[in-house]
Amino acid sequence: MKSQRILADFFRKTWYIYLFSLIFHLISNLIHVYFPKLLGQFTDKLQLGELTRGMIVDYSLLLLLVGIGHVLFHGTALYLVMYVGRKFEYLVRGRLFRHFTQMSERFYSKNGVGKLLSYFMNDVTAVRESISMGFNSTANAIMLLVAAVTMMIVSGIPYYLIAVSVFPLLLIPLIVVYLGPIIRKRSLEVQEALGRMTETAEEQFGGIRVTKKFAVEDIMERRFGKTVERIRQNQLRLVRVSSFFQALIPFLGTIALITALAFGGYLTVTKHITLGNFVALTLYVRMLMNPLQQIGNVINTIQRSRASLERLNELLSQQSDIVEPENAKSIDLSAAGIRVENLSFAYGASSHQVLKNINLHIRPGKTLGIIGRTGSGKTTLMKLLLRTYDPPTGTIWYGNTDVREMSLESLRSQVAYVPQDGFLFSTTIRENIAFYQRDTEFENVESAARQAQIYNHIVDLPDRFETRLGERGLTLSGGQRQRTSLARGLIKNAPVMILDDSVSAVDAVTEKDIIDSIQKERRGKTTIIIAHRISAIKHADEIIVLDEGVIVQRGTHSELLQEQGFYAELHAIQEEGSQHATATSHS
Ligand SMILES: Nc1ncnc2c1ncn2[C@@H]1O[C@H](COP(=O)(O)OP(=O)(O)OP(=O)(O)O)[C@@H](O)[C@H]1O
Repeated sequence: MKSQRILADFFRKTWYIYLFSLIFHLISNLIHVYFPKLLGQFTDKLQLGELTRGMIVDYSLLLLLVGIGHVLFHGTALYLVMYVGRKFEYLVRGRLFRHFTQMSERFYSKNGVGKLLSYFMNDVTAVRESISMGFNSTANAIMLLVAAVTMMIVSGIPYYLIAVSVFPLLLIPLIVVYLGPIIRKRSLEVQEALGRMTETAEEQFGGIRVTKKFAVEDIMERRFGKTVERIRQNQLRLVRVSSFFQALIPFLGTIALITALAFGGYLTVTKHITLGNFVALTLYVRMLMNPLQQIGNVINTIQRSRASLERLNELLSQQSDIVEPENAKSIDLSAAGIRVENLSFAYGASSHQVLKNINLHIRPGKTLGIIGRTGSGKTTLMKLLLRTYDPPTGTIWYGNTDVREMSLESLRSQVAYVPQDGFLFSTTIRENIAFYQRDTEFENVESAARQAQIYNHIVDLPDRFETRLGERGLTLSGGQRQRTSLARGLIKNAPVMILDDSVSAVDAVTEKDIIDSIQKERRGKTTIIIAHRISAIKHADEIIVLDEGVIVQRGTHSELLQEQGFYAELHAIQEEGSQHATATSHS
């Protein structure tokens, strides 16, 4: 069955620890069940007037030994099981993380960060509880039950009295079979609602600045309130059935105790059993009550964790839709041209075609400029070149190799992609720039910062390149972030570089400096520049204009200016804008 896979792998690695824990549990319980027996013997001797001072000391020492032995072995068994529980968390979280890093962009666009976090936190913890504390309580209770019943028989308590006193406890499995699936189903609903809440919280905290600027805190609060309310309702549904279940188990224990008292008391008065056996019987039944109550909790926990285990296994069984062939090729991209042939693409079967019949050829070392209205498919084309989404076979070629035949490592290590909203990590500026290769020479970091026109700003900061960014550090402006992210791409000095609207947030003068330095540094290396401003791409060897997924114009800057069309119109508007800006600044 699917839901046993993570556990099967785990038990294969840790079975011997469980075995040791079981052995210690067995020893601790064998010692523990001597307690009522010794007290029973003590009572009988007391009643018959055979008890001497020496015997009182002996019995006290024996009981002390029983107590110490039980605590030592029980404690060790408990420690071992807690240890494997933490090991489980460690291993599964590592496995989940590796799995997440292999998943494609399509997976992340379907699953929000909050949902993924809830797998890490809630689900892993739920399973850990059941394989550590759950195992511990079950092993302890079963062994205690067997040891106690055996000891009662050995002590000469009649079978029928044991059977009647223990009978109510045999109803537990029946209740479990009936209520277990209901608890499991409701707990799956709770886990899913928790996942949705984490997702909503993550999104709302992420967008808190927008919320505040639009002063819509009330709306967001109501929306979040609804999510929390759904959790409350689901949890109440679960609590109703699980509290009933948890209360029923000790109640059965109480019935067992009452039966032992009533029936055992009657048999003692009628001299069928000794007073010592009566004391031992009631102590045994009392001794069994706590572990049985724990079994109730454990079964509850196990039912809940089965739901989490199913979610985890389901997640881990999902495969990335981007798969490398077995004999994936490594290609040297510095000598390979890029060809796009009759490429049409839609994100899903039901969505519209984002790219239609694209044909392109970028010779090695040349620069391609791409311009077009927003939503025209520019970024999508880049995602396909990087194979973050799969293009149809035979549509994208590096040299003579289909991108789908290439090893992803070879492809992505040789392409530097700089997106518009480059994410920066909460670490130093230096580490953000040297992200691709942390141990690179400091001079390279400085040089990349100079090329991206961010150097002067960084050296003005108190800790210069060691300044921390992010949550507890400095926050950069949009343009500064963009240039830091650009430096991160430039330092890679990759054979192919893609700038996806990467200078959109900088002023026109800085943009010119950046483009000049890119032109100089990337001479002889393939570069693709996507921009909304003509000034950023006019030096390109070829420029294409995309409109609704179709290449509607192509040529050099001067060729395109000769044609009637989007490019010339845009040029006129942007020229007019910049002349107006210059005139205003002079006046
Ligand atoms: N992950 C996705 N799933 C489904 N549709 C998508 C996805 N990403 C983009 N699209 C759609 O594909 C179309 C092209 O988007 P794309 O991001 O490629 O445009 P773009 O030209 O880069 O736009 P911009 O200039 O605004 O960055 C849009 O209609 C967009 O809604």
